[in-house]
Amino acid sequence: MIEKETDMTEQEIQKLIDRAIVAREKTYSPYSHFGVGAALLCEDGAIYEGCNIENASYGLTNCAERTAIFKAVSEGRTNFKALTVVADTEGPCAPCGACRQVISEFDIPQIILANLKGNYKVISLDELLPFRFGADSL
Ligand SMILES: O=c1ccn([C@H]2C[C@H](O)[C@@H](CO)O2)c(=O)[nH]1
Ligand SMILES: [Zn+2]
Repeated sequence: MIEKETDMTEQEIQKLIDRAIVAREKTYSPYSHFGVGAALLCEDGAIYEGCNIENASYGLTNCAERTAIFKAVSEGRTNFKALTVVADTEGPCAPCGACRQVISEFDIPQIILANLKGNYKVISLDELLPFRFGADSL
């Protein structure tokens, strides 16, 4: 399954998915045993990786997507081109609600949902989080 509506080439997409797969290897998920990886492509070409980081106090878990975004923002980057999320799921892995809100904050235009079997799907922010709450809602 490969579905896309994007200005990225197949090669660029695959590179980002590969980086997310590498990032997933760093997962700290001793409770769920569900590893997730993310890779965030900045406008300037830099790529930030992230994995999920769990905690014995489960609710403090940080998802892979937010790890990647927070790493990038903490280093001064706020303009992004695409974000990939990957896990060992049946179909392409979808970000949770909290991550969708954080992705929306930074207007990431293309979100690549992928799995380890080579399935991926590129979706827009509107598809990921319709009717979203943002700065213009305040
Ligand atoms: O968008 C998501 C959804 C879940 N997880 C992680 C959190 C937790 O460690 C594990 C199971 O929920 O997957 C992510 O990294 N990203
Ligand atoms: Zn999440």
